[in-house]
Amino acid sequence: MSSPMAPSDTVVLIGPMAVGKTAVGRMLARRTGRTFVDTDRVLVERYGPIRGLFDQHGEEGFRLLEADVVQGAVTDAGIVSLGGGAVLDAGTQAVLQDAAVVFLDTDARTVLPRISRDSKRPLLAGNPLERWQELYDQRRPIYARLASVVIDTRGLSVRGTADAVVRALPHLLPDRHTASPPRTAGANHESRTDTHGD
Ligand SMILES: Nc1ncnc2c1ncn2[C@@H]1O[C@H](COP(=O)(O)OP(=O)(O)OP(=O)(O)O)[C@@H](O)[C@H]1O
Ligand SMILES: O=C(O)C1=C[C@@H](O)[C@@H](O)[C@H](O)C1
Ligand SMILES: [Mg+2]
Repeated sequence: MSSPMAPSDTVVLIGPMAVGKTAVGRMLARRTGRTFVDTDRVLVERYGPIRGLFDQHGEEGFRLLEADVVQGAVTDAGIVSLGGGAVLDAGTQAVLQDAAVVFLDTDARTVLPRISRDSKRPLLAGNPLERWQELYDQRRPIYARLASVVIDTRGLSVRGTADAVVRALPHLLPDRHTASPPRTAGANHESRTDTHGD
C-alpha cells in the first residue's frame, strides 16, 4: 500500500529532543495563522503518557503508533512538530518528501538545562546528557537528509527561532488583511500542557 504524501505547504519541524520543536511550532502556528499539531501530544491524548507507552509496548511498539499518528498529522496542511525519533520510521521519511521539512539543530550544551531533570523522555533515562548525545549522533544524518531548511537554534530564543523559520520560508506569513486567527486541530491548543503526558 502506498503512503499518502504530505502536501507541499505542510511545514514539519524535526530535530533532537528538547531543541524546541513543540514550542517553536506552536509559536509559528500562532504567527502564521496555521493549524498546529504536535504528534507527541496526539499520542498522549489518544493512548496515554509517552513513558507508559514505552513501558507497555517498547520502543518498537511506540514507533508503530507514532508512525500512524504522523501520517495522519502531516497529510493536513499546517505546522506539524514531530517527536525527536519519529524520523526513524521509513514510512514517515517517505511521507515527508514533499513537505517543507525544517531541521531545528542544536547541541548538548544548549539543551542540557532542558533535559537534566527529565523524567518524561524515556530514552534519556540514566545519564540524560550522554543519551541525548548518542541519539543525536545516530540521528543527525537522517535529520540532515530529510531537511529542506536547517536552522541552528543555538543562541536563539523560541521567538527568534520562529522568526528564523519565517525568514527561511517567507510564504508562511499570511497577508495582514486576510489573516484569520489560528485554527485548532487535534493537538493544537494554546495551553502549555506538557506534550509527553504524566
Ligand atoms: N530556543 C529556546 N530557548 C530556551 N528554551 C527553549 C528553547 N526552545 C525550547 N525551549 C524550552 O525547552 C523545553 C523543551 O522544548 P520542546 O518541548 O519544544 O522541545 P521538543 O523539541 O519538542 O522536544 P521533544 O523531541 O521531546 O518533543 C521547553 O521547556 C521549551 O520551552
Ligand atoms: O527522540 C525520541 O526518540 C523521543 C522524543 C520525544 O519527542 C518522544 O516522542 C519520545 O520521548 C521519544
Ligand atoms: Mg515536542
